[in-house]
This record gives sequence, structure tokens and C-alpha cells, in this order.
Amino acid sequence: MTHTFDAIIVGAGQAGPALANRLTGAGKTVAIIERHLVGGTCVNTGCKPTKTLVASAYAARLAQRGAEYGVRTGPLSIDMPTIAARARKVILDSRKGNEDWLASMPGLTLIRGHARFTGSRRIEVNGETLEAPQIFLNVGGRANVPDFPGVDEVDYLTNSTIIPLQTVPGHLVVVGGSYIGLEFAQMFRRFGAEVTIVEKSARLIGHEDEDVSAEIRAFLEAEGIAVRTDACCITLGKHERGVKIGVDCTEGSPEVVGTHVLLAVGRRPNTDDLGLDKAGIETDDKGYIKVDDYLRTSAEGVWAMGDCNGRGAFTHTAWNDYEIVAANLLDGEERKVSDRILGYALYVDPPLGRVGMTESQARQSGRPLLISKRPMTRVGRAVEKAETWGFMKMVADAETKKILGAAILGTGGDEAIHGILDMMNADAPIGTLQWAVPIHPTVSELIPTLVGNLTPAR
Ligand SMILES: Cc1cc2nc3c(=O)[nH]c(=O)nc-3n(C[C@H](O)[C@H](O)[C@H](O)COP(=O)(O)OP(=O)(O)OC[C@H]3O[C@@H](n4cnc5c(N)ncnc54)[C@H](O)[C@@H]3O)c2cc1C
Ligand SMILES: NC(=O)c1ccc[n+]([C@@H]2O[C@H](COP(=O)([O-])OP(=O)(O)OC[C@H]3O[C@@H](n4cnc5c(N)ncnc54)[C@H](O)[C@@H]3O)[C@@H](O)[C@H]2O)c1
Repeated sequence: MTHTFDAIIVGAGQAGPALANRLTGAGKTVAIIERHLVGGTCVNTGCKPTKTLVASAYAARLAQRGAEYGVRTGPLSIDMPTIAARARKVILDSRKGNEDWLASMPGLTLIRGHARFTGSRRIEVNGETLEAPQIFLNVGGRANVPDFPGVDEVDYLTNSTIIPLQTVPGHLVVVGGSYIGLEFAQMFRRFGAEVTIVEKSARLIGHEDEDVSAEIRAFLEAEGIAVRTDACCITLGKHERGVKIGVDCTEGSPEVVGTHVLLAVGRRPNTDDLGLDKAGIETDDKGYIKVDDYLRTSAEGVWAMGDCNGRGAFTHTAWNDYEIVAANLLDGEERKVSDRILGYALYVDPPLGRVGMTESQARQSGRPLLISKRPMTRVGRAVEKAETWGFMKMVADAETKKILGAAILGTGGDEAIHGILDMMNADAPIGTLQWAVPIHPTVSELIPTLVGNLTPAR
């Protein structure tokens, strides 16, 4: 039997439920299909639990440093079951919030099962056929597990399986030194694990500027995390203490032995089992669904939103994809992905808040540049909090006097960066900030000073 809807959404992650809300609000009948957990990656195995764990790790760090602040407590201990339970509660509350939201939408049918195209705008799920003139794909991604030699012989962890751990690993080896790897590495170090990060490129978080990578490496090493860069030819194998990781580094021992290994070497889109070929939907060589500026796929009447289109890899970019599609289809607007100014944060401590171009990208663009940089040791709020790692940096176009990009690697950087992000979205020239009166003492109060110190790049 074939069931017909006005629209079908595949995936109840970040973009799908919000779009379902708008479509049903416009009087359409909508089926949303979810094969696993409502809320997708961010809610169940991504942002929400990791930031909850990061908060516990921050509390542990402050407790470890308590005497520096003149606060002495008894012997410190880490209660991992309570830490994991806190993350679990945040997951369950958020998932339930999403489920309740879906249940409240009139005209919405939530179908639990794996969706697969069987034809153009025709989908099969649980043996039933569904058809709709409009189909929206929000299938997200999963941890990439490369076929490292020996990978099947060991119990490796991914972001999904490390979150519920009830004990602190003796020695956690983290393969991959980017977002996922660095956030877990630092939190488990703070929970008491020995931690080694193994990264194949020459530096951590390699798409950021070299000064950002170097500073992050410095504060992670200062907390006792071992970092092995230039690590090629990863191999995995069983060892009496847990797992041995073969790393063909240019320096150091060719083998690292740990009790646990976390694979944090990127994501892959959930597009390999979606029958895209049956619907004429093209992907790129990594499996990301090709979309145009309006998020339309190569097949008429099919859109792709969120991580699966390769145009963003964050919760807020998935959400913005929904906003773009809804505005274009329901509000008569013409919104484009290319109008998005990308901002994001890396939740190590201190965090990295970022927006727009890196200094290196700005230099490669060949424009005349103005650059300004200020260490956090010269930011009053950071000094008062005794959290002075990092720096603030801004790059502007010397001719248009517009900000091209910024990094705030320092305490409160994930929040303070929004002052710059908002300036860029308002398309305001740097002089706009000259007479702003920021609040003292904040990290943000130094943004006008950063602007005032912009000087021609050498
Ligand atoms: C450890 C970790 C930490 C992160 N932290 C942050 C952060 O701090 N900030 C941030 O902005 N981003 C963060 N991210 C990234 C963020 O989680 C993703 O960008 C976001 O969840 C993408 O949302 P999405 O809607 O595109 O996909 P998803 O949330 O992955 O949702 C896709 C859904 O589709 C379902 N699905 C897939 N295929 C099918 C099918 N064939 N049939 C039916 N259902 C299907 C899946 O089960 C899933 O529920 C993090 C990611 C990870 C892994
Ligand atoms: N704070 C956040 O917003 C946040 C947090 C976590 C995850 N995320 C999202 O999740 C996505 C995935 O994160 P990720 O860190 O897994 O992926 P990533 O693609 O950002 O980084 C993967 C890292 O692994 C390294 N690597 C690849 N192959 C390797 C190998 N064989 N040996 C050693 N190192 C290797 C890469 O050089 C790179 O540094 C990101 O794109 C990000 O958008 C975001």
C-alpha cells in the first residue's frame, strides 16, 4: 500500500523537526522518518552530552586548582557514574523535549524505521511505500572508522560509546586532534586519565592558524596531555594493558600503549544506505549530497539539510539550513547558503570562538589587511579569573574597513566572539565600534581596543 503525504522528511536531527513544525503549521501533511533516536547526533551523542561532560571537567579543573584561589577542600575524587548520569539526564530531557514537540504537531506522522528511496520521490520504510511531491533529507553523519590494520581486533571507542563510560580510562589514546579528539582528550585528562593525542598532520586543529594550534597544544601539554603529531600509518592491536597503537611518527616511539583508544578522525555522511541512485540524487566523492545555494539536490523536489550536504558540520549550520529552506518555500524569500557567515567554537578550556576567515585565509585572498592581536594576559577579566591562556585576534580589509574574521582563544571566547559575528552580519565597518561603551570587566570590552589597534599586516 502507498501512503501519500505533502512532504516527507528523513531524519529527526536538527533541521528535520523544525521544518516539520513549519510545514505542518502551513497545513501540510508530513511524515518524518527516524531510524534511531529523535534529536540525532547533537542531542544524543554530540554537542549536548559533550558540553555537559566539558562542564564537569571544568569543575574538576577548578577543584584541582582550588588552592591557587585560596580555596582548600578535602582529597579530590572523580565520581564517573555521577558525571555520566548528568550527561545522560541532559540527553534524555532534550530527546523527550524533541519527541513531545513532534507529538504536538498536527498533521505529522512520526515513523520509526530506516528510509530508503525506491524511486523518484518514493521512499520505502518498514516495508511500506511513502510518496510525496517534496522530500527533505536530514540524515546527518556518523563517526568515520577507517580500515586501520587491526581495527577489528580491538574494542575502540567513538563519540557514541565514550559518552556513557562509567570508569575513567587508565590511559586514553585519542586518534585525531581536531574538535572531537581535543574536547574528549582534555576532559578525560581532567577526570584523571593519562591521555595521548595522535594526529596525522603536523599540528593540532590544522585548519586554524598556526598560532592558534600552537597555543592549544601548549595549554593541553601544560595539563599533562602527550601530543604526537605527524603520525602516519596508524595500526591497532591488542596489548596486555589494553591496546597498542602503531604510529609512524617522525620522532618518538613508534608505538603508544593505552587502556582505551578513541577514534576521532572525522565523520561520514549517512548516505550510503539511502538508495539515492534510485532517485537520481548525486553525491560527491565523499558521499555528501550535492546541493545548490538553495539546498536543492540534483533531483527535482528533493532538498538536503544539515551535515549530509557537506555545507556545514555544526548544529547551528543544520538549523540555518532549515531556516533557509523554510524561508524560501513558505515565506517567499530568497535565502542562500553562501550568505552565511560561519562562526563556531571549539570547547576546549579555554574555548576557541571563531568567525569568518582565518589570518592565513585572509592573507591568501591577496587583499590589503589590517591585523590586531592581544594576549589574554592583557585582558583584565582573564587575569582576575586566573585564566590567561590564549589571545584575541582580528583581521580586517584595509580598504573596505570591514572585519574579515576573528579568533578569541581564551576564557569566555565562545560567547565574546558573538560581538564580532554580529558586526560582520550587520556588515558594519570597524569604526562602528569606536564609540561603543562595553561593560567592564568582560572579555568583550577589549573588542573595541582590538579594533583600535588594527595595523597594516606585514
Ligand atoms: C562529539 C560531537 C560533539 C559535537 N559538538 C558540537 C557542538 O558543540 N556544536 C555544534 O554546533 N556541533 C557539534 N557537533 C556537530 C553536530 O552534532 C552536528 O553538526 C549536528 O548534529 C548535525 O545535525 P543534522 O540534523 O544534520 O544530523 P543528525 O543530528 O546526525 O541527525 C540525522 C538523523 O537522521 C537519522 N537517519 C539517518 N539516516 C536515516 C535513514 N536512512 N532513515 C531514517 N533516519 C535516518 C539519524 O538516525 C539521525 O537521527 C558535534 C558532533 C559530535 C559527534
Ligand atoms: N565544538 C564543536 O562545534 C564540535 C565538537 C565536536 C565535533 N564537531 C563536529 O564534528 C565533526 C567531526 O569532528 P572530528 O574532530 O572527528 O573531525 P575533523 O574532520 O574535524 O578532524 C579529524 C582529525 O583527525 C585527523 N586524522 C584523520 N585521519 C587520521 C589518521 N589516520 N591518524 C591520525 N589522525 C587522523 C585529521 O588530520 C583531523 O585533525 C567536525 O567537523 C565538527 O564540525 C563540532
